[in-house]
Amino acid sequence: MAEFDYDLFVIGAGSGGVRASRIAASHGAKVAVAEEYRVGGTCVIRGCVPKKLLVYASQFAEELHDTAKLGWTLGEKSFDWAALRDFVASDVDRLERAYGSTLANNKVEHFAERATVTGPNTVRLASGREISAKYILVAVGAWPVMPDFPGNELAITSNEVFHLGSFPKRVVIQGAGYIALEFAGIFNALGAQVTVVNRSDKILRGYEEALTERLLPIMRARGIEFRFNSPIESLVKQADGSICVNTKGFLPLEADCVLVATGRRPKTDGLGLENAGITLGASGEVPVDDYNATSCPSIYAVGDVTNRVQLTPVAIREGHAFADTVFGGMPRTIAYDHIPSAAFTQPPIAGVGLTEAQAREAGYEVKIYTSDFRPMKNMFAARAERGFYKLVVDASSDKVLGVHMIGPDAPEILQAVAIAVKAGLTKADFDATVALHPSMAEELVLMR
Ligand SMILES: Cc1cc2nc3c(=O)[nH]c(=O)nc-3n(C[C@H](O)[C@H](O)[C@H](O)COP(=O)(O)OP(=O)(O)OC[C@H]3O[C@@H](n4cnc5c(N)ncnc54)[C@H](O)[C@@H]3O)c2cc1C
Ligand SMILES: NC(=O)c1ccc[n+]([C@@H]2O[C@H](COP(=O)([O-])OP(=O)(O)OC[C@H]3O[C@@H](n4cnc5c(N)ncnc54)[C@H](O)[C@@H]3O)[C@@H](O)[C@H]2O)c1
Repeated sequence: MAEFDYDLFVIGAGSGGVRASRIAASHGAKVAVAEEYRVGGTCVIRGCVPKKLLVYASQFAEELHDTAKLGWTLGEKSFDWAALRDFVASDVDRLERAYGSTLANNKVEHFAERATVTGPNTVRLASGREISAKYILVAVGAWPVMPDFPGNELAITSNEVFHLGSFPKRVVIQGAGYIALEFAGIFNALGAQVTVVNRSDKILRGYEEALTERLLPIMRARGIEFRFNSPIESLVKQADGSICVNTKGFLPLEADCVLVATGRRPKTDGLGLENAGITLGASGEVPVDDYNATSCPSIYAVGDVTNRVQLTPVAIREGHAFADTVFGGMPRTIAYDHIPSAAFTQPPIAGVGLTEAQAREAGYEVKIYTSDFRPMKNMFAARAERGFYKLVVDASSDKVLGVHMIGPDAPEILQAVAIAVKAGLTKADFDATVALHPSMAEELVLMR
């Protein structure tokens, strides 16, 4: 009889957990995964994918407006939130089925229930069943943080925002990170009056400041109000059903929807890791080494729960590297130094490598190249918004240390140029590349 029920028991069927399960099974392991909500996890069910669909949908407001200038005559335009919401939900259902099939096709057993850790090699399912495994992978992701203020039960998080019963005319969003600013763009473009309230005066911390300084006035010009150094103090339900939002130092606001987007904390409460001798970090994260190993030799962790970089492609890579290391005989770590990222704001911003400030702090003598241009698309539409690209170059080696951009399609362009930065190409290599004209991306090889 086998010593354990499974070679691998994965807790959480999200980006990291599904990839790890599939690859471990392909290496010949007997694998099971427990998922307490829906297969696919945050990215597929209530994150990147439905968010991106809302971004696409909302951008049509601008595109439809622009068509008139380009000779098109359209009928009367109207927007139906329920139709968009239900379409997005049906696409999420489709993807959930696809992820379920991936597990089944790879012979990964799926338990549709919560699991907790009871020891170094044992888990307990919500149904009470005890299961043993040679290895346990913790891939439980993170959960929205809700700051403590009176009336916070009236606010929603990104978990609920995809399911709103009706389209809110007035939206207050707390936070100025990814989720806050992406949804500010979505609601604004779809016609809501949007106010962003933040505890500091920084937006999208970690991005190149030249980009965020460009983004802020554009968002304001598009009609989004910002209240800085002004976190929510309280929310009060009014007789007409609206919410009175009291923020520090300003007059109260009225809102139909208050979205709080103040970060995501590893979802380890009640997970039982202490039963395996694992001590959580200050933010509830599971501490791991470069190989995703915890202090307990039979337990590993990947993805948001480790609080390294909360991005889907990173969780997927960590899950894959774990499976190759433990079941494929190919010990692998992943590199965290050239992770491209984008905020799908309107316009979007994207970056890879070091910002100017980070490069200087790391001791580089840098050369900076910039391009400040008006995209052709905006020219046609008589929109004043300008794009901005910035290259951070090491003066001594000529290596491009970072590329940062704001403007239409910036994430699409950035993914391609990230290969060049990852490969360690020099500014001279960029200069030697012939421009592709007319495009916005050609600015990358024309900066002198
Ligand atoms: C609104 C939003 C937009 C985002 N947009 C982007 C984006 O554009 N690009 C990007 O790269 N990233 C984006 N992210 C981040 C991305 O979704 C996460 O980094 C990614 O999903 C992390 O993967 P994971 O496997 O660590 O966790 P998750 O995908 O969260 O999976 C964890 C799974 O574990 C399950 N679970 C938790 N506890 C238990 C338990 N005890 N038992 C059983 N199951 C359990 C959960 O239900 C969940 O399904 C976004 C996130 C949000 C919230
Ligand atoms: N496009 C993308 O790749 C994308 C999109 C959405 C989310 N994500 C991932 O999900 C994570 C979570 O997103 P997020 O927007 O919630 O977090 P975030 O870390 O991007 O932003 C958090 C914001 O909340 C503010 N804040 C934090 N604590 C607060 C408090 N107690 N009171 C008031 N304000 C507070 C911060 O100042 C910041 O502006 C991101 O860090 C990112 O890794 C990525």
